[in-house]
This record gives sequence, C-alpha cells and structure tokens, in this order.
Amino acid sequence: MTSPATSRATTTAPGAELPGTTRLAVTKGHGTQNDFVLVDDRAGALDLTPALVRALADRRAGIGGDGVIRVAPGNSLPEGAAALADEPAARWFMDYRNGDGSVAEMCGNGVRVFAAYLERLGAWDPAAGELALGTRAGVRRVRRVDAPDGAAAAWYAVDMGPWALPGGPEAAAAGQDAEVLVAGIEIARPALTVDVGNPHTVLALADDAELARADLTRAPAVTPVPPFGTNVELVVPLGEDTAPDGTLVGRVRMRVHERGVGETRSCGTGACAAALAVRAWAGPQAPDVWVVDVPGGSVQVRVLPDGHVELAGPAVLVAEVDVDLAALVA
Ligand SMILES: N[C@H](CCC[C@H](N)C(=O)O)C(=O)O
Repeated sequence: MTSPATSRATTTAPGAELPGTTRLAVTKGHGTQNDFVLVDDRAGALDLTPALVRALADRRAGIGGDGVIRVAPGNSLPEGAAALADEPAARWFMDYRNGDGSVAEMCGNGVRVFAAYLERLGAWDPAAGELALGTRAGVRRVRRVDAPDGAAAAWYAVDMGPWALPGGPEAAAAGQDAEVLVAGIEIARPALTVDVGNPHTVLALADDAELARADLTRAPAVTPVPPFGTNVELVVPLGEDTAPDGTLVGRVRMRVHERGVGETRSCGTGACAAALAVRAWAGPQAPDVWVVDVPGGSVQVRVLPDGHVELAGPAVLVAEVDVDLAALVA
C-alpha cells in the first residue's frame, strides 16, 4: 500500500474557509468492533481539530468511528517527546481522540489497530521485535501473538502499563469507592474506580438479564463525580475455568459507556479495568488471567507480576478512504 503521506493536506477546522479541495487519506479499523478512523500523519503536518475529529467520526455525514487516531511522529507533541524521552527507539505517538473531539490518555483497542497499520505499511516488523509507541499515558509496547484457534484476524498483545485503584487499600478492601446509577437498573450500585492510564468506574450486575436491561443511551450517574469524567463498565462475573496448561482463567461479560463516546461494542482499557475490579472483588486467590466478553467479541487480560496489565486481542483494518475535506463539512 502506498503511504498516504504524499496525499496529506494541511487542514483547518471544518466549517472554516478551506483552501480549495483538500483531501485526506484515512484508514478505517477496529478492535473487537471498537472502531476508529486512523489518520496517517507521520509527517506531523495535520492540524487535527476537535471539529475535524467530530466530522470524521460522524457515522452519517463522515467516515464513522468511536474515535480518531492520528499516527504522529514521536516528537510532534510535547507529551510525545516526553513520553518517548526514555524510549529513543520509538518513533511514533498515538494521538487518540474520542468521537466527541475530546482527548483521552489511552485507547487499548486503538493501540492494536495502530500497530496493525504500521505493520501493513512495513514501518514495523513484528519479527524484528516489539513496537514501542508513545501515548498520553506513557510508552506502550506491542507484539504480535498467536490468535486463539479459528480467529480470522491478527492478534496483538499490549503492555498497558501500570494500573491502580485510586481509592487505595480502603477501596480494595471495601471493593468500592463510588456509586453508579444506571438507567434501567432500579437502584444505584457500588462501584470501584480503576486507573489504567485513563479513568474507569466498574460496577457488577447480577446476571445477563440485568446487564441487558441497562440503558446506556445515557451516561450513568457516578458519585462522587469524577473530576475528569470516567468510562463506566457494567460487568457480570462468569466464574473461573482451568486452561489446558493448568492456568486458572477468570471470565467476565461486560458492557461499557465510554467517556466522550457513549456505549461502544468494546473498550480495551475498560476490559482491563473490568478484569482488575472483578479480580479485586474475588480476593487473593483470584486468577491473573481473564477473558472479557464484550458485545464486539472477546479480549484477554493478564495481570503481570511487575504491576502492569497486558491486553491481547484482534485488530482489523477494514478500508482505506480518500476523504474530501470540503465535502466533510457539507
Ligand atoms: N473513551 C476513553 C478512550 C478510549 C478507550 C477505549 N476505546 C479503549 O479501547 O481503551 C476515554 O475517554 O478514556
């Protein structure tokens, strides 16, 4: 595939006067149906404004996606240069934006799509070693892994970095440090705040019927109000199995209302938060390996001994699209 770098345009926000017909080559991809518009800006020339993000993410008048990802050079953003300062081999920065135009620190499904894109371009050879890339939550490392039997798409594992329970040992012991009221679910439920580089609030529901009854067309009400907003995961723990190699594996079903988006079919950082919360509720004997079922598929979460958490799952590049930016605002 030829790099769209040559077709790059310097743009101004849609709605402003556009200099003639400017075009932008973008790629549509997804990870367990959490979908993104990926913009190749390896030359660091694009002004990705919130208005342009919303226009690209618009599922009717634009390309459509839960988020927009700019493939940026590592030194093109202050955070990028800082994040990669200790990773000179890293050249790229994932400039992630939610569909509403807001900026988020990290996107677990998006990192896999980012890696698949660089692999397709030949800008990363998984056989030569892992990919290190910058994000607003710090450097993330990605490697190709074997997909589960029968999976059609390529699978990638991402070291999602350190995680934390901001409520500290009290929250861990109590299993909660928040309360969430979800439309369709009669009473507010206790919830646990989990930091995976971005904020998450996880609450357990009784069963699949209750999970299906939750109305996520509106943002759940979280108390105390998170200062920077939060992604909300509704989970149903499904118990534990023993894998053929003897590893204890937990299983969780999840729906998610994403900050800056709404309900999505999957959330990579959210799947990590869900597994970490269910693991905290299950106590010290709980598994370190979890399968998280989301409406868009399944991902695997592994709690690592170094205090990091790892996310593995598929990444699919669906289409290359030549966008007429002037038409985008029509
Ligand atoms: N909406 C999230 C960012 C995207 C996270 C999700 N798409 C993922 O795969 O981690 C936030 O504002 O923190």
